[in-house]
Amino acid sequence: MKNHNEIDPLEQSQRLATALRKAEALVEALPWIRRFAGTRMVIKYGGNAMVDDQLRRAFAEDIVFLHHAGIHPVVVHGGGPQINTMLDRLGVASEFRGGLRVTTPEAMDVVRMVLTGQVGRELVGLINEHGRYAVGLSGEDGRLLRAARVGTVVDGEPVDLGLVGEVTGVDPTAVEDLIEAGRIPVISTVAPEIDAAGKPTGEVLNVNADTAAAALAGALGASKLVILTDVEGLYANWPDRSSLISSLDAGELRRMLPSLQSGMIPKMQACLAALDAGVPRAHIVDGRQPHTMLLEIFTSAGVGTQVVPETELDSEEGPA
Ligand SMILES: Nc1ncnc2c1ncn2[C@@H]1O[C@H](COP(=O)(O)OP(=O)(O)O)[C@@H](O)[C@H]1O
Ligand SMILES: CC(=O)N[C@@H](CCC(=O)OP(=O)(O)O)C(=O)O
Repeated sequence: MKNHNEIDPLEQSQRLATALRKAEALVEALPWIRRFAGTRMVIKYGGNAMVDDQLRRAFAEDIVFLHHAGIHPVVVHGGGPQINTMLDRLGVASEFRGGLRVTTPEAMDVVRMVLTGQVGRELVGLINEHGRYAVGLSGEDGRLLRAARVGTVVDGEPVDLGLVGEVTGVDPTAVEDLIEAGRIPVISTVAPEIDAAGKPTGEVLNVNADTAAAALAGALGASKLVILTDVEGLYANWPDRSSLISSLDAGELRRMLPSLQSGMIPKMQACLAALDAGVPRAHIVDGRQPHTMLLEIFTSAGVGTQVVPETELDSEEGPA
């Protein structure tokens, strides 16, 4: 038997204060849990946020937490740095233009192998340490994603990106079947190329994971798109650390887009695409800190950047 009185009074009061803060956090989460229970949330996990084992485990815990809070999480993962490592090991050259990887047929084999066969498998394994929840699938499974080739424009010049696609259609049936069965889908973003006549060309395309997550969030009628990345959120004047934005609307973000650099471009375009597709909220949170996803979803102040539809920013948001 342990008696509270045997503990030093100072230590006891510190313990009580900590316990009270924990209770406050639980109570603060309640209205948000009530609001989002039964909805689907697309959580995009970026490769740069998977930097160590402890973080990946915390991510898996958070996903299982959402599931037990009655929310239906759908994980869409990236793996850019992991692809880079494998390309280096295999001596295959690759470069990014406008935030997207120029993807040769040789690089595409590596992208598919790493995303679906390595990063996806690992996340499925970590989530399933908690129970039989996660099932992995790629955009090729159950005709989940269709894609068409895209190029980009850098400094006014058109750039051919090779086997890079953007999502032109989503059939969410396979994901909905898994949700219905109480599972957590974990999705890698390679997608079959479908031509203008609607026929598969036989090629698979490399789709930026932010872009694919946005398309999935729209097709699933998600209540949120949450993007975990390697920065605290969106900065108004990057890299000025005092300019972190907690909330902005789609119009403000659209005006900021031309000033953004590197990986932030597809990320913020993805937030806008999700909102345009009817998703009420898109969030950018720092995946390098454990449990930021839960703080963003279940607290009023949040910790990252929230994007809301135009005209909504002025209205005080509550969880009702
Ligand atoms: N305005 C901005 N606010 C925050 N980060 C920015 C901004 N502009 C550029 N960045 C850069 O974008 C990076 C995030 O994109 P990226 O590295 O591609 O992430 P991920 O691998 O998660 O997709 C940040 O680490 C930062 O270096
Ligand atoms: C076309 C394109 O750039 N595809 C990305 C797909 C992976 C991804 O998006 O990973 P992160 O979320 O970790 O950045 C790539 O090849 O790196």
